[in-house]
Amino acid sequence: MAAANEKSVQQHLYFSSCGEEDSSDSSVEDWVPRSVSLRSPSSACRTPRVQRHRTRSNTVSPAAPTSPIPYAAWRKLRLCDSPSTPKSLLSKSALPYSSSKPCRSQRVLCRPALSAQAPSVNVNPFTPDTVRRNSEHYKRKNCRSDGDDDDGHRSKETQTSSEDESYFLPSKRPAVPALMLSRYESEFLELGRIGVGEFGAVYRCVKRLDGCMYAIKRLRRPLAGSANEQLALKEVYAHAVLGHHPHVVRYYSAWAEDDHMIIQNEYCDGGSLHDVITEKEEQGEFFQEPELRDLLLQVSMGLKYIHVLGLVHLDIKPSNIFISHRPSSSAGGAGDSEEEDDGHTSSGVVYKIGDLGHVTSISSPQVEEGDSRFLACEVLREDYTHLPKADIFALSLTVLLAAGAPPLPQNGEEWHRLRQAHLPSLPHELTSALRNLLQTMMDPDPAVRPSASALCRHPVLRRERAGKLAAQLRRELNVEKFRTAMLERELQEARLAAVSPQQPALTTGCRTSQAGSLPRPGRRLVGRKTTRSMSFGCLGH
Ligand SMILES: Nc1ncnc2c1ncn2[C@@H]1O[C@H](COP(=O)(O)OP(=O)(O)OP(=O)(O)O)[C@@H](O)[C@H]1O
Ligand SMILES: [Mg+2]
Repeated sequence: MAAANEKSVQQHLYFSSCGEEDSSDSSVEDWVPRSVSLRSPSSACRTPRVQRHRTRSNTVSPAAPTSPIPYAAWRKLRLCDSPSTPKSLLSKSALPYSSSKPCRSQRVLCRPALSAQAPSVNVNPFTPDTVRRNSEHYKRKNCRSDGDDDDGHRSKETQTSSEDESYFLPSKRPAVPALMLSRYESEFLELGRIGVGEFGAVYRCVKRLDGCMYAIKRLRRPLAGSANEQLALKEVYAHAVLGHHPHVVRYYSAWAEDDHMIIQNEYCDGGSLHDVITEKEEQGEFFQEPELRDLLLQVSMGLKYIHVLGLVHLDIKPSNIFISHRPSSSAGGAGDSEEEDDGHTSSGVVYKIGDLGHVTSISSPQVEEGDSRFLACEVLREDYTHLPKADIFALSLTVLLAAGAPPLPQNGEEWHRLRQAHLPSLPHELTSALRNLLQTMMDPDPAVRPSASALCRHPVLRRERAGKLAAQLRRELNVEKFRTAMLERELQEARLAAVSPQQPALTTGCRTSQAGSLPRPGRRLVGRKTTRSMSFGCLGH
């Protein structure tokens, strides 16, 4: 019986290799290279000289570009951590809130169609969404029990509490069945394809063990012995070296499977900037100037981090900038200077640089041109003396697209005009300050373009953020001042009470007020007969 079950699970889990799960995926899951490549519309572009993206395999030396990790070591390369559990996953889990005690199988998430066969997925109780969901549930429950004395209702609450607890209880079943499956299949549950690139596809997956969502990039081309192996490795090398930054897509793990490369990255729930621009365009909307400044600042921070580590991205464009609507779990420790942030933005949108397939080192570049629409002229001329400024050039065009610029040319006269820093026409005029900044970022002389570091400090971009920061600090200062004043007042009361313990008003006051707590409104505890003199007025107000 057990053997039969195991067999059925195995049979199901081999579906992916057989291309049976999703017919729309079969073209991507067919790991044999195809003459007609599958690409997103945004990436369907040729450089003025060659087809873009990893086609110039011969020019790439087998030497590791950013970190000398041998092939064997790369197979073992694995850095695990847990981001957050997405709400969508939880809502899809369809865990029933029945009044009956949930059975054990209800404590784990399964895609309904797979639940009978596939290995289960755990729910991570510590991720923000799960905690929020549970606390909301508890709040609702408390509200109901506060205002409703109905016995029947109460008995229902008692029953559901066991369900609530079950969310926090670890599942007693084995986290991952010990089946000899491919790592991808045994460790991840594939929820859907979220993107198709030139060399592979990206899938939204939940890791069965930690219950968190990841973006898994599967590169189609065979690796062993091929020149493309080095190109694929380039992305892994870059990710591994770049570590954690709130504005760079986080890397967790990479491994080889069936002669193919799989990269496990942070899942960005807002998709790509390209998706958002397209959606807005369809509704006749564009990014407003504050949003553009925010975008420019955030991506500049990511670029600064990459550049400081001696690397360049070389494929900055909207489809390689991802959006997260939750703060990065890797935010801590990233800010090393006053202009860095922690990934928590006032807009609630965090932009992250992804797709590191073109990353190379500044000092010994092995340049593989990115998308020609975003390519700086000097890179086309093979002048690599100011490589980081090529990223700055591409970033300016990226922001202009978000501002509503028409699609960029791949070559021709208009292509050259842009490289002469002629800005494209925009549906809404930008302020001259931002306009000038974007123009400088496109200067034909790369040396004139601001560095990512300079952009992070630029007053045009910092102004708004500095204003918000000042307001926030002022608010916090007010609270602290108020709290200090309250403590001083209570200290004063305590002193007075010690001096004349017989005074009933003061002793009562001391007994009833706790340190740091607020007095009853309208009641003065000290100096009731004197004119009020204490002021909590704050600077700036
Ligand atoms: N971490 C992620 N979170 C969310 N979506 C992602 C993530 N990574 C990739 N995607 C989606 O998959 C698409 C392709 O990913 P990526 O750019 O990494 O692959 P690629 O093969 O280099 O593609 P291209 O050739 O178009 O640059 C993205 O445009 C995006 O829509
Ligand atoms: Mg890409």
